[in-house]
Amino acid sequence: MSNEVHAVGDKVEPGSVDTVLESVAMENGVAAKRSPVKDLKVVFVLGGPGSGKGTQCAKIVDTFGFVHLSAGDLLRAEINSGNENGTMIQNMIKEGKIVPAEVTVKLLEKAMKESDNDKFLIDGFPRNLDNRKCFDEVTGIEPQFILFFDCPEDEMERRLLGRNQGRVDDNIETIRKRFKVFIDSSLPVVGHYEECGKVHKIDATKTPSEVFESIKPLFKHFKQTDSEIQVELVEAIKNHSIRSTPVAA
Ligand SMILES: Nc1ncnc2c1ncn2[C@@H]1O[C@H](COP(=O)(O)OP(=O)(O)OP(=O)(O)O)[C@@H](O)[C@H]1O
Ligand SMILES: Nc1ccn([C@@H]2O[C@H](COP(=O)(O)O)[C@@H](O)[C@H]2O)c(=O)n1
Repeated sequence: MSNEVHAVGDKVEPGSVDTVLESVAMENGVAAKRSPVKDLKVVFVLGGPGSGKGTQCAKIVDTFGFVHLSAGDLLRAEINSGNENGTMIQNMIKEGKIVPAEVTVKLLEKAMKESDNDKFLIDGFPRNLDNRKCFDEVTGIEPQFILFFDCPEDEMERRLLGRNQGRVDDNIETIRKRFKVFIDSSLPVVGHYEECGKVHKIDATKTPSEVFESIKPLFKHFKQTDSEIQVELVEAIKNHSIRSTPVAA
């Protein structure tokens, strides 16, 4: 995925910087270059089952233009796709166990490659140290920071039992297994990133709006103003013109 070229004809948002770059590039008969994978901005979203990760990711997407990649959702989609790994994934999810890292990282990598965006919220990942290592080896991406939702088990249990989305793992038996996996396997990942000074711990017991208010300041930096987008665009066009100017003989 490194030094990936954004081929003319790839899906781009109308009016986005990509669209304008694309037309400049097309006029000059070249394909616009995309950032290498290491330039992608990734925020890992962690927290116990039911702590509210998905709920807050939806709000961050709306306000700050990130793409939400839920590792759990990608795995569930894989079950429904009829892929050869489907049965194995389904059994692991029913048991609250963690799917082998190569499977999940491959799905995340594919989703990032297929996106035109460069900002990703990766929710429910890395779930264990193996997830973290595999992601690092495959993508080389170092996360910007880790958003960690802190919530007591009794509150998470209440939320999961009331979720009502027909998930095979939202039953008391699997919920208890998921809590144990969270403590044994996921908290060490949080510990790793704490040592790197990258964890922002959020009190997830408040209302969804209150929780969102407490995380907003962390993302302000990612919201480009119109004038910042314009400056970036002018720079990109200038750089492109310089590169395209033929050297006088
Ligand atoms: N702050 C909150 N207060 C009360 N209920 C909440 C809050 N945030 C989310 N919920 C509700 O709790 C349930 C679980 O939330 P959500 O799906 O966002 O959690 P999650 O951390 O993504 O869970 P999982 O890891 O199992 O996917 C949902 O029914 C959601 O509406
Ligand atoms: N990195 C991951 C993420 C999830 N799983 C499996 O999916 C289940 C549901 O995950 P949610 O994030 O949607 O709660 C989880 O219990 C695991 O079985 C995984 O293996 N690896």
